[in-house]
Amino acid sequence: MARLTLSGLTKSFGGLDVVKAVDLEVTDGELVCLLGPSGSGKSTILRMIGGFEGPSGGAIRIDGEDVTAVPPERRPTGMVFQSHALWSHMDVFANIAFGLKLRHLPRAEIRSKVEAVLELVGLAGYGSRRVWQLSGGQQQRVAIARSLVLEPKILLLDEPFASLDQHLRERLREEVRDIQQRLGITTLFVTHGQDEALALADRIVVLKDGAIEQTDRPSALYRRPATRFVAGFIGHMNLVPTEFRAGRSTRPEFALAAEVSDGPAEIAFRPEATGVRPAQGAGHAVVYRVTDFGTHLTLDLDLEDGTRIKAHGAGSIAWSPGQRVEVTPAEVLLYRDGVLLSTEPRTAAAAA
Ligand SMILES: Nc1ncnc2c1ncn2[C@@H]1O[C@H](COP(=O)(O)OP(=O)(O)OP(=O)(O)O)[C@@H](O)[C@H]1O
Repeated sequence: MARLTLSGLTKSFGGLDVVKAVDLEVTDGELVCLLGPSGSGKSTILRMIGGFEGPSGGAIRIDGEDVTAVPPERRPTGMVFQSHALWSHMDVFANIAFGLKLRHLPRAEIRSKVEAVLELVGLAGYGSRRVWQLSGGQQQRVAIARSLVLEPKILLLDEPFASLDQHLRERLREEVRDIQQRLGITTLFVTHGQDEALALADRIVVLKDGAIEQTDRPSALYRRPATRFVAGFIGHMNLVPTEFRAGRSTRPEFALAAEVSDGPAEIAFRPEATGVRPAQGAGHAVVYRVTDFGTHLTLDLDLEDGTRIKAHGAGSIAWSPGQRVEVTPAEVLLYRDGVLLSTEPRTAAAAA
C-alpha cells in the first residue's frame, strides 16, 4: 500500500505549459482516474510519475519520499501503456518473467510469482503461448501481469484498453477493478472516457488544458460539477442561458428564483432529471427528435429562443417531432462565468 503526492507538478514543452502546477494526493489503495479531452496532459502527468518524463517544476512523493529525480527502473511504480509493447518473439512466461530475471531472483521464485500473477489476470496455463497467439484482450492482461509481477507500490495505467472493442473494454475494466481491490494497490488510470472513469474510480480528476478543473467522487462530480466544462464533460448537461433580475430568472418557461446578483447565468439540468409532458396549451418547447435507446427515450427539444435541450421521455407516450411539450427541470444548478454558483435555485411554485 502506498500514498502518492503530487505538488505543483508542472511540465513545459518549448515554453508551453502542458501540465500546470498540479496538486494531488492519492491515498493508500485508492483508484484515481485522470479524465480529460485529448491534449489535456493526462499522459504527461502519468509519464512524470513513472519517471519517463522529467517535470519542469514541482515534486512527486511516494509514501513521503521524494522520487522526482529517481530513474523509472528504480521507482516503485509499474506502468501499463495503451500499446502494450510485449516482446512477440518470447512466450507469455518469458515476457512476464523478464523484470524478475533482471532482479536476479531464483528460478523457482520467478516461476511461482509468474504463475500467481497469471492466475490473478485469468491466464493460468497460458505461460507457454506466444504473444501473437493471444487476442488483444489477453495481450493487455499479459501487459498488466508484467507490471504487477514486480509488485509496484503504485500502478499506472495509460488508456490500457483504448484499442479494444466496447464489450471487452467493459469486461477488462471490471477485472482491473477486482484485481486492484484484491491487491489494495494504489492506482492511477488515464482515460478520456467518462463512462470508464465513472465505472472504475474512487475519485476522478478532471483535467483541462493541463490544469485540474475538479477532483471528486464520481457521484459528487456528476451531481455538482464545479464548472461548466465538467458539467458538459460528465454525461450530458442542458445549459440554458438566462438573466437574473431581482432574484428571478427572466425566462418565462422556467420561472426560477435564486439569491444571486443581477446578471447573466446559465440554468443547468440533466436530461434524466427533466420532466416532459405533452402540452395542454402552447407549451414551452417543440420536439425536434426522438431517439429510442432501448433503456430510455431521449427527446431533443427546442425552446422558444432556439436553445436545444435533451430530456428523457416516458416510453408510454407516443412522442413525435413537431409536438408541443411542457418541460419541468429538476435538480437545477446555476453557472455564471463558467463556474457553479453555490445558490440553489427554487422553482416558481416553491418561490411563489
Ligand atoms: N514530447 C513532447 N513534445 C512536445 N509536446 C508534447 C510532448 N508530449 C506531449 N506534448 C504535448 O503536451 C500536451 C499534452 O499531451 P498529453 O499526451 O499529456 O495529453 P493527453 O491528455 O494524454 O492526451 P491524449 O488523450 O490524446 O493522449 C499536448 O498538447 C501534446 O501535444
